[in-house]
Amino acid sequence: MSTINSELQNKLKKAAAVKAADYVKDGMIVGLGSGSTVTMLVDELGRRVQEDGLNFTGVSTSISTAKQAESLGIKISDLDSIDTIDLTIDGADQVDSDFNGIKGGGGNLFWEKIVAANSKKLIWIVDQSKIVDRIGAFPLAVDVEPFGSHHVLKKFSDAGFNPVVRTDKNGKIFKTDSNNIILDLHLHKINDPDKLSNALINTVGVVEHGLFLNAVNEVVVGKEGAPQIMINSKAHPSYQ
Ligand SMILES: O=C(CO)[C@H](O)[C@H](O)COP(=O)(O)O
Repeated sequence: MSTINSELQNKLKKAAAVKAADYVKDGMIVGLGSGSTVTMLVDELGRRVQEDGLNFTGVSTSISTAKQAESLGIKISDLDSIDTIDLTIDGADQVDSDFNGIKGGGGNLFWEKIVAANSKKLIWIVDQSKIVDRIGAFPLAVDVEPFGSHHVLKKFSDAGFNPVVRTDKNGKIFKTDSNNIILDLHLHKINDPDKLSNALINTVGVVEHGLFLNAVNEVVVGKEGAPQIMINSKAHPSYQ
């Protein structure tokens, strides 16, 4: 992962977010992801709703995105009230050249995966520092049911996954919007993402994990100069 300063990173995130806003057209049902890059996207979409009369309905992957969108005049619908989502735009923590990604830096991976699994198209918005040869340097978030979670932690430790219970800025155990906990796996590199994905999801107590393998259709990458679009013509998400 190349390192860039946070000012440049935010500029590149914003450029990707503004570019991705062009994908949203009148009448669409649009999945709205979570995280700082999506916050910039929602700001831009809110501006287009208010100034240009853009008319679409959002389905949110988190309580915070829903609140932000509604405060900007974007209509938000419940996932169970709609048939299918035309397009979901979300952030990501790392993406490799096989379009394998890590998500969950903000802890919303479970709802993000549900929304992605019910979308016709998935787009990620990232800055250039997140494009890597091999995923794994970013800690992999695993959403875990609190009941019996000590045993899941032990199993992950025994497997050499270096799990850490995520805490919030006050040092309290972080809780997801579903009231689950997050174990961050410090793996450094992931040699076989499919094998790891199967091992994690087959561990009783694991609700979901942050590996999104070959699931994304397009990645809008904020780069110095102009955003670049990576197209995955062979997307085939394992979770559908
Ligand atoms: O997966 C996510 C939240 O669960 C985010 O989309 C991901 O962490 C990227 O966040 P940011 O845009 O703040 O860098």
